[in-house]
Amino acid sequence: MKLDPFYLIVDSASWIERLVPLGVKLVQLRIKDMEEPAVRLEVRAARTICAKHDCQLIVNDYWQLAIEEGCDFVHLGQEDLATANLAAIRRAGIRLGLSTHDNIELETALAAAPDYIALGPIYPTILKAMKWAPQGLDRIAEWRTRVGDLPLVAIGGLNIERIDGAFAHDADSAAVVTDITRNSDPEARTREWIAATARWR
Ligand SMILES: Cc1ncc(COP(=O)(O)OP(=O)(O)O)c(N)n1
Ligand SMILES: Cc1ncsc1CCOP(=O)(O)O
Ligand SMILES: [Mg+2]
Repeated sequence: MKLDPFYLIVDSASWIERLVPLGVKLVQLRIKDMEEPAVRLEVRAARTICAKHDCQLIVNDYWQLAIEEGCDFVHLGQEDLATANLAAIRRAGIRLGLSTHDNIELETALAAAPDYIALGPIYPTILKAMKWAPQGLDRIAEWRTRVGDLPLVAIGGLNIERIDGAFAHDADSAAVVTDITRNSDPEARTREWIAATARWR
């Protein structure tokens, strides 16, 4: 499986409606602090937009909802993984991405046979408080030797200026939140990301 090198992460279907039509091919819906019925509506809306624009949708955290709504990709962290029913996810034919932040988490993740591994935070992030120090670029190369051909996603503090470093250290895809959603012109920044990742596509 090949992931698009530009992995956009947003927290609403309205962001997806704004940015996916610009040519985004891989997007994660990462919703926090919302009641499940409302999340379900967001997932449905996101699915419709992504289907129309041939964009791969990844649902963060809400694996049961992803099964019920017929989504085909979920992303889980290690805490999510501890409570998720992996067999049910697999039975539903859903692909799985997993977060890793250290060696033990990588071993746990690999044992779950995911469809990709994410490593973060590569650089400091302002999105959420994290107990891990920034991993740095060399850690991406180290992860590459550990994951083999499994797609590897770099995440955390990435911006246009930093993505070539991530790819040069063998990431397959660069995930981003704030460099786009907190930009003064998110649409223009999205176009810049699409162009800047073109040679890795
Ligand atoms: C691509 C990608 N990588 C890492 C994460 C983080 O997942 P998790 O550790 O479960 O934390 P939350 O995002 O759920 O707060 C991610 N969502 N996507
Ligand atoms: C959810 C998550 N997991 C590791 S870093 C991160 C945040 C990424 O956001 P940003 O691209 O704004 O640093
Ligand atoms: Mg999670």
